[in-house]
Amino acid sequence: MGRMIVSVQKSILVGEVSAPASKSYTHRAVFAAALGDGKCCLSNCLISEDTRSTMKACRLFGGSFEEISDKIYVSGFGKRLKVPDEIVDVGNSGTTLRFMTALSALCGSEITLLGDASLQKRPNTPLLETLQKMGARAYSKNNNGCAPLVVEGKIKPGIYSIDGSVSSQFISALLLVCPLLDGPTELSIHGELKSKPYVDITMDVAKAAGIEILEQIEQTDPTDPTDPTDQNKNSVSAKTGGKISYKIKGNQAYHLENYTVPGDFSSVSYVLAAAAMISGSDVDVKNLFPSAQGDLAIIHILKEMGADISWDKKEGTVHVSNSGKTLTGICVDAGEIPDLVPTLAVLGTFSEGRMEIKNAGHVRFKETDRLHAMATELSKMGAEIIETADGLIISGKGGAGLFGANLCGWDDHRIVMALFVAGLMTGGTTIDTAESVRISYPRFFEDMKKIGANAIEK
Ligand SMILES: O=C(O)C1=C[C@@H](OP(=O)(O)O)[C@@H](O)[C@H](O)C1
Ligand SMILES: C=C(OP(=O)(O)O)C(=O)O
Repeated sequence: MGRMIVSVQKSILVGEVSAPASKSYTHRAVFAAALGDGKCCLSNCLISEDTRSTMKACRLFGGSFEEISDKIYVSGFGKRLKVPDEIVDVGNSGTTLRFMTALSALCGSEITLLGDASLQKRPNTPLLETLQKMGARAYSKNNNGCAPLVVEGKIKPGIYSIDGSVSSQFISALLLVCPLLDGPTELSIHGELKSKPYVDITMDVAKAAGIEILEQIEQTDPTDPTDPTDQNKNSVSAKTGGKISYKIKGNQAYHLENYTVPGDFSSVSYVLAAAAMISGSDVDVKNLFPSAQGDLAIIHILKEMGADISWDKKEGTVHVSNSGKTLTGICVDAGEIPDLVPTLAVLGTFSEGRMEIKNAGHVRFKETDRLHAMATELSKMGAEIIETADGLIISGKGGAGLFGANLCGWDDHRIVMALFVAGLMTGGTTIDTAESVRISYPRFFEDMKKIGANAIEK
């Protein structure tokens, strides 16, 4: 795929757009269908580079997939796992790498997993260490915790513990494969479990496939974990207090027949944020029904910042408009919503007052160090933005003194899409590596132009 630069001018957004399907749900639905031994039809799927990486990897283990528009017809391998006869190359997808690493530990033979240059910098040590404790050989070829990874030998059921503070994908990966072991497994989490809603998405899809996993949370924190907004403190905190563990019965089988993937709240955060900030905008986003996604917090966050936004959950429509107001900066705990951080950084930059994003250290372990990337790029537009160890502090100027610039997209889909929103505010902006939107939202520029974004891709 060739390189792309997108140039973007000031624009007013009006109209209707349909949310793309959830990347996280699609990965899991594909994986759960592959782990079943029947046929399955997945509807409203996200067909993107990352979800294709999961299909490609599952093919090497014996699954077959046929894409027809937004449907995927799957023939699973169930318990008859094939040993891949080549290196499992998962491209840019962290989710795929973690899921396939755990799957490899069911095979017994030596399997090597590889990713692109970005993925070769992302950590896997907690997963490798846990697979070792479970009885497999699992190591990083370069001894740095990063891909290429090698897995050999089979894991056994039992009682284990894993560090949850680096990535929830390690936990999701184990929860998905442990039901196939020949006895019960208990997995307790030590360290603060980051990105917990993604484990909830895993549980949601596993449940739809008939898999039983019991979550136990020993409450130590009296605050209500179901309400992510805390109006009194003018902050949004989605942290779940308490010690978490999962009990997984053994000898289970996946049965997913027909499954419909919900819309993606991370992907629509760019559309919603832009329409909430740009005076004169009025946008409806369809295909947004309730699901386990933590990133639906974008609606609460925008509301708290003063946006005119409402969600008709029955209709699956979010309506957002701006009749001339400037949003206000708030404090957001991003522990559970890492993928919203680039969007939040842009929101803070163009709002009035102080915006703080905290508890986001794990956002440095994504396709790129997203805290550093956003601080670097938004500074080029005149933003006053400070990078802390685990967050960002932005002195919002309500848009005053900010200007268009030639920006780097860091080969990272979420950086590109967030900076595109910034470009809609300033005009006169270009962003390179714009082709990376193919990872999670291939129709991003098309959808944005459909509702009025003035942009040209070259
Ligand atoms: O499991 C998933 O689908 C994901 C989990 C999150 O990662 P971490 O758990 O590594 O924070 C998120 O950032 C990523 O985009 C998708
Ligand atoms: C980090 C992401 O995905 P993954 O971890 O699957 O690469 C993302 O989509 O922002």
